[in-house]
Amino acid sequence: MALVSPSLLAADFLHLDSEIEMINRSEADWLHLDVMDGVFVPNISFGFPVLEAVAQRCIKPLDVHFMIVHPEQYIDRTAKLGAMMMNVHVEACRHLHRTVQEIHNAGMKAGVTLNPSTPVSMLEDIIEDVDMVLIMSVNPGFGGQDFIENTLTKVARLRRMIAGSGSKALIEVDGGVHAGTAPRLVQAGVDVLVSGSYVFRSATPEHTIHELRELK
Ligand SMILES: O=C(CO)[C@H](O)[C@H](O)COP(=O)(O)O
Ligand SMILES: [Co+2]
Repeated sequence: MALVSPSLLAADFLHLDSEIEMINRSEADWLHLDVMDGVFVPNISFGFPVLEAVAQRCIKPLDVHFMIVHPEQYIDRTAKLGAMMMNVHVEACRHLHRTVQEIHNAGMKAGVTLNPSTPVSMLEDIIEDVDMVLIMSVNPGFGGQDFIENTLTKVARLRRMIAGSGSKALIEVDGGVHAGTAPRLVQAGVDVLVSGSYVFRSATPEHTIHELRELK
């Protein structure tokens, strides 16, 4: 069984209120929020005014995924939202260890995120200090993309790295997670599934979340 963190990126932005009410009623464990700056990734999503409105209404722990340069500049504002998890990209952080420390000092859990082409070995010297590793299974910037199959090899490699260290880091996978890919990810030992389009474009999103959580 894996936790489920639906990605709000695929929600109907004209009806965010009812989308968040759906998440609140559902069995979703967390809510995944994708922040994009048009620099680190070739797309712009939403920023703090939207995050603040969502945080006021959502009762689920917030799992914020920053796809931005200099995420360290936004640690205090993210903590003020009451966010549970702040995910920063390894590729965006010049001083990753310091950023992880600052996220912890601000009272949040620290997630480190890997692009599809970034090897798991980049984490060897920080794995014991992080609460979660977010493996991107698509190139970041857009929802609705096809799952990259090499993700399963990466998950297995990361599982071995975690087992061989004192780390208790969770493994989260994000991108192209649906009925065709989620069972294999759960089998491979993924702890948290992020799913955007598959959940929000479903005719019965609450049931879709329930089904993802039931996978063994
Ligand atoms: O970080 C992301 C994109 O960069 C999103 O969380 C991800 O793409 C989820 O969308 P989908 O489930 O539709 O692939
Ligand atoms: Co994401």
